[in-house]
Amino acid sequence: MGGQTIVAVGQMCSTSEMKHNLAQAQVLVKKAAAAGAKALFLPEASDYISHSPEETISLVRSVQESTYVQGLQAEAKKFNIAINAGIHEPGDENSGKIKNTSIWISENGEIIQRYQKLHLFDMDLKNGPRARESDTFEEGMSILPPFHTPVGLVGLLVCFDLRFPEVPLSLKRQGAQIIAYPSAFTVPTGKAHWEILLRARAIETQSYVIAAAQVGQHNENRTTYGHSIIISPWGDILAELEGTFNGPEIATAVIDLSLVKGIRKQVPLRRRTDVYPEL
Ligand SMILES: O=C(O)CNC(=O)[C@H](CS)NC(=O)CCC(=O)C(=O)O
Repeated sequence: MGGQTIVAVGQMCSTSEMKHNLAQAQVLVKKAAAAGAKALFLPEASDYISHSPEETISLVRSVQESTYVQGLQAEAKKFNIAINAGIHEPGDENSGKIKNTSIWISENGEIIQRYQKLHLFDMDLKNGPRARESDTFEEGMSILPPFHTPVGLVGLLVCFDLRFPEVPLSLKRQGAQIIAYPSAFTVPTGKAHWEILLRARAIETQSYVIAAAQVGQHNENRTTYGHSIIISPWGDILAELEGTFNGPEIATAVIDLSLVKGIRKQVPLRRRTDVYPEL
């Protein structure tokens, strides 16, 4: 714990072929380990991005039965690297829906944390893409408290969650030093909002923000923005990937937890909870 460590964000283009997606993730793990990273962050829905809601539901497996998740666990253990990944999980009984989950796999290959996306992405953009995530997914009901990892205290969120500052502020209050947003952003909303929102989340929480993203054309009706990014607690962009897919790629940055401490000390953000409620 503590000191300086290297982290990697991995960018990939998942399809409905889970085997193909695991192969991409394996390339990313190898690259991250070679770069000396202690943790690799993979995008939302890294296990698969399908053609339709029906296919998304039909492909879902429990983590015990997912060959993708099993494969990631084996890689984590083999390369002694922690992995955060966005995946799909079966929903609660009778919900008829599935979960949009972010898991933390320890460097021993064990799934030690699981977070279910709180905010679902429903959008109907004029002349743009439409999304009805809530038709297929059930929403999470709780904030996962930050937990210790070899790179610091991590808080897990997912993609569209990044539009809601309340949650990372709560995670910061609970001690988080790093906030992870595995994502699969649309191109138009990515162009308009991706970088500015993520930098704002880093600046206002005085935490590292790590957002691994899906990129490129997944199928005939799905393209994502890419631009996986690592941002410092001061808001600097430490590493960023492209918006086009040329094979699985990583970007790395040094996490220096003394910087988190230093910035919080130099610029104390004392909230006026006497005037407005603590969220
Ligand atoms: O569908 C899956 O299998 C995985 N889930 C996603 O890709 C989700 C829901 S469609 N994407 C987002 O939340 C993008 C948010 C976004 O683009 C924004 O906030 O502007």
